[in-house]
Amino acid sequence: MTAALEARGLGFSYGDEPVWEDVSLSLEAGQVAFLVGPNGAGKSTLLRCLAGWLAPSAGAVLLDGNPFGGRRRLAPRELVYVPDVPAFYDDLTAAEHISFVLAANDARDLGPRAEELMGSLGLAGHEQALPSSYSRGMREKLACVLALMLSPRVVLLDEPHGPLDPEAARALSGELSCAARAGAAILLSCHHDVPALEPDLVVRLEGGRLAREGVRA
Ligand SMILES: Nc1ncnc2c1ncn2[C@@H]1O[C@H](COP(=O)(O)OP(=O)(O)OP(=O)(O)O)[C@@H](O)[C@H]1O
Repeated sequence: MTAALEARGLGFSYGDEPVWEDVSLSLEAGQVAFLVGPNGAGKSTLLRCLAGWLAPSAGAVLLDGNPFGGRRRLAPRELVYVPDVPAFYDDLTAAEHISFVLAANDARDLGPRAEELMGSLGLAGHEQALPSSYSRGMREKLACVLALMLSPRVVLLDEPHGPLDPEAARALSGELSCAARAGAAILLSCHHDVPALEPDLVVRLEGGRLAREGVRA
């Protein structure tokens, strides 16, 4: 089966300083993978490379078997990425962010799904506020709504559970499980156990290398 997301022999350096080398990873549709490793191991850097935000110094990223780099425009719903610090427009409300992203992805029919996600992640009633007035956890939730409402095929998230309260963390896990059952390949970084989400695979980045840890008990 062709992998939904594949990294082949990736390397990355900031200047002359390599962060990691020879990173290979393969994720099929419907699989959930956790990316773990100590602070500074390069998890965010790897997610940025997989998302096309940074160009790797070696290797290739493939989506559904097709080479992907920052210069190739993604097809709607091909891949979404929730970075460690999600950014928003200063002068658009949460509802306007949703409308804008749906329109940009030619997915206006997914408005009800966005509304459902706002409810399940605890943002119902906050649609007309500016994300700049949100708490950190609320901004993380909105970023997850904007990503998941598109029913994407590949989902990359940088420590999405970190700023969430336990109830919201379980709700996010439920939505991620639901996305995986619908066929999404999901890679998320984490430091601690993630509530209510069982990964199919755990990969550890440490000492400049990525190793498969297997499935958590
Ligand atoms: N813009 C940058 N310029 C230079 N070095 C950077 C830059 N961003 C990150 N680094 C370095 O790259 C290494 C990996 O950082 P990265 O943020 O990817 O790690 P991480 O595993 O996500 O860490 P954490 O668990 O703390 O979030 C670190 O040594 C960091 O100092």
